[in-house]
Amino acid sequence: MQDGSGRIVVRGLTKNFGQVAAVQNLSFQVEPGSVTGFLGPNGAGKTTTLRMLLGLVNPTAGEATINGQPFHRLGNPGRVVGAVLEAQGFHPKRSAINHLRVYAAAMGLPDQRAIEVLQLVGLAGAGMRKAGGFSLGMKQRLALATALLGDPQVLVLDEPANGLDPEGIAWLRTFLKSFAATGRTVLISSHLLAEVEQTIDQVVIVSRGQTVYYGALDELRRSQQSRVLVQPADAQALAAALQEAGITAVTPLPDGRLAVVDATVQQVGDIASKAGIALYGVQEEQADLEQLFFRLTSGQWTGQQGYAPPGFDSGQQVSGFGSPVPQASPYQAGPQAVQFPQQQPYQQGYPQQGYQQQAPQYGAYQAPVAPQAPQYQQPYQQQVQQPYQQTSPYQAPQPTSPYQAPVPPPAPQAPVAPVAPVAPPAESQPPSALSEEQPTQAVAEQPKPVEVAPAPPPPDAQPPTTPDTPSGEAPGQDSTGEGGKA
Ligand SMILES: Nc1ncnc2c1ncn2[C@@H]1O[C@H](COP(=O)(O)OP(=O)(O)OP(=O)(O)O)[C@@H](O)[C@H]1O
Repeated sequence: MQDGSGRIVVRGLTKNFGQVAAVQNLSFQVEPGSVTGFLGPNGAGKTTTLRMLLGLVNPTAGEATINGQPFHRLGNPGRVVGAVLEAQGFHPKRSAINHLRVYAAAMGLPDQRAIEVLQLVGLAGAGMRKAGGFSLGMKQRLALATALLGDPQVLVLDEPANGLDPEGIAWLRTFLKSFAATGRTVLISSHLLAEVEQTIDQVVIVSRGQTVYYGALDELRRSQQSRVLVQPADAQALAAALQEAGITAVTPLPDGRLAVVDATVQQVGDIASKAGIALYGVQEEQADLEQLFFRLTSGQWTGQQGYAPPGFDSGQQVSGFGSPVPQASPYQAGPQAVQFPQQQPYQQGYPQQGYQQQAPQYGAYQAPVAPQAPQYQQPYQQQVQQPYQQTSPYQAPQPTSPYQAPVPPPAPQAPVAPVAPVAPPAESQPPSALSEEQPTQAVAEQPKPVEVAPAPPPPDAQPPTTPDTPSGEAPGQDSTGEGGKA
């Protein structure tokens, strides 16, 4: 029984491909009403996790649920989840509008819905063009349009900003925020924090298949305090003076400076002056979120956690501290960075504070911003702006009942209903292309979302009158769900 919450819950999710531990005991929760970034470097296990969430790969252990149910138990998945794992595989000779009509028909939706979603993503002016001639950014928009067909409660997008120009990224950001502001759930993956930093509220950071941070992005930001870097004539004397004044978070740096947390430039200057210690330079350094992300995901963070700082006087180097870190930033406590024994190392408090096992809080969520009309091309802009603002279901938040199905649900035994963009037309889907544990019949009734697969030869240029039968795997991927990404 679905709980209707729109919540995604991942618990102890693990996937091994032979010797490759792609995902290891991953746990996190994605709440409705916010945009959650699923971040990690290449090969971190993001896509594998999303594929497990969408029922395309069977977990080795653990589970992933949407509305309290695994994907294959969602009654009408296309109405619950819209997903884009890859903006590929559109029939090259089929027009964008006909592509959408095929999927709309498969989901039991009227043709009008195809027009609406084209407008939503700013492709109204390109509806008659063949998808094969689309740029990567246009394909991203078309894939998103397909995902939106069923007016889903949950949107799952794998690297959605790929191929989008800066304007497209800005548009996507606004769109996703407004979508989430209606009380829906958005989970987007990326390997670049900077790419999604302004879009997301919550963040799940994975590295080597494991969660390294899970919580509010603001919390992560706050964990990276600014600090004062000071070059004293006598570092030890200044450290002692600071300590006497109650400022204990002081870290000596390899270049002889001290890094001081929880103090202003003025405080440090005053204390030095009172103690008669000359200063040759004082500056405040702001935290760098991107750098923190790099450290978290490059695995050096785990190396630092067990760090027992040597005594300041000894100047000892710690062996086995972790791989060398770039010297560019003094934030990075590499092997040379020693700590006063009784003091708190600069970053040590972070993992305990920042890593949140419980569901994040969403109180700070901002009111929705009406999406700007896509600026994709001049013709699109003109044609899209008006209908978009009038017809978008994502403009006004509806906290009490956010999910408004745009059309009556299809008959229970409709032979289709793929999760929008990931279910290719029937003619491209062999019955074997199903998930590992679903018998053919069961999957036909509860189709699996898959990456948009390269479509087969076009049946015709007109929208089909009979819904396609979707299946679960794109060509080139094995039917056991073990296939990698195309
Ligand atoms: N079908 C497969 N067979 C074997 N190994 C696989 C398969 N699919 C994924 N992997 C491996 O699992 C690990 C995680 O891959 P995954 O594609 O989930 O990472 P990702 O975080 O999405 O990376 P990217 O950002 O590059 O898309 C990688 O080491 C990858 O090689």
